[in-house]
Amino acid sequence: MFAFPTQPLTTVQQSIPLDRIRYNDQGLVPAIAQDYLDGTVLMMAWMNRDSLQKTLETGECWYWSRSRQELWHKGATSGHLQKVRSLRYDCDSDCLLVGIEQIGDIACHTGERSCFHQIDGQIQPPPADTLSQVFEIICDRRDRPTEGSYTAQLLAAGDNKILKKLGEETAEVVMAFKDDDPEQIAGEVADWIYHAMVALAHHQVDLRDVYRKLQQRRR
Ligand SMILES: N=c1c2ncn([C@@H]3O[C@H](COP(=O)(O)OP(=O)(O)OP(=O)(O)O)[C@@H](O)[C@H]3O)c2ncn1[C@@H]1O[C@H](COP(=O)(O)O)[C@@H](O)[C@H]1O
Repeated sequence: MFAFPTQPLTTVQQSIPLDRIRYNDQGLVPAIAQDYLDGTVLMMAWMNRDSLQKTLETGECWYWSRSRQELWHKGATSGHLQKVRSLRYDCDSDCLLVGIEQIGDIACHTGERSCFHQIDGQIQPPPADTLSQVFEIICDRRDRPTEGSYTAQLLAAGDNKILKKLGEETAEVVMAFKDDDPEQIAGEVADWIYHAMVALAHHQVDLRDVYRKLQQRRR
C-alpha cells in the first residue's frame, strides 16, 4: 500500500520527507518506475538520498548506479529521459513508486517494453490496468478477428452498429442510476465502457490518448 494517493509531483515535491525514507545499509532505496498512464511496470533501480533529491528538484529520474558507483541521470546520454509525473513511497517508507512519462524510447533496462518474464519463462507484457488489458484484446479482435467473437462481429459490422450499441448502453446506464442499484450500475457502466472502447478501437483512437487527456486535466 502506498502512502500517497495519485498526486502530481509538484504537490509531493513540497511534502516528501527525504529523511523519512528508510534507506538500506548501503544508503539505497528501491525505486520502481511505472508508466504514468497505464501503470505498466517498466523497471526497478536504486536511489540514494542525493539522487532522490535531484529527482525531486529536476522532475527527471536520477538513480544510483551500483556498478559505476555514481549518480545516474536516466536517459541523459540517449535523450530518452524519464519525466516524473508522480512519486510515492510505501507505508513503511522503504520503497519508491515513480510514475514516469517516457520521453523518446522505452525506459526499462533493455529497451523492450515487454521485458517481464512469466514464472514459466514466457515473455508477457507486465500487467497494466484493467481497461488497458481489455482494450488490448479489443484491438487484437479488430486486427485478428476470431470466430464467434462478439467484439469482432461488432467491429466488422462497422460504425452504425457500434454507435447504436453505444447509444443503447448509454440509456441503460441512465436507467441503472435511476434504479439506484449499485450492482446494476456497475454492470451497466462496465458495458458502456466496453462499447466505448470498441468505438475507440474502430476509430483508431488509442485508449492512452484518453488517459492523457484525463491526466492533462488533473489539478
Ligand atoms: N468486456 C466485454 C464485454 N462487456 C459486455 N460485452 C458484451 O456486450 C453485449 C452487451 O450487450 P447487451 O447488454 O445489450 O446484451 P445483448 O442483448 O446480448 O446484446 P445484443 O444482442 O443486443 O448485441 C453482450 O453480448 C456482452 O457479452 C462484452 N464483450 C466482451 N468484452 C471484452 O472483450 C473481450 C473480447 O471478447 P469477445 O467479444 O468474446 O471476443 C473479452 O475478453 C472481454 O474482456
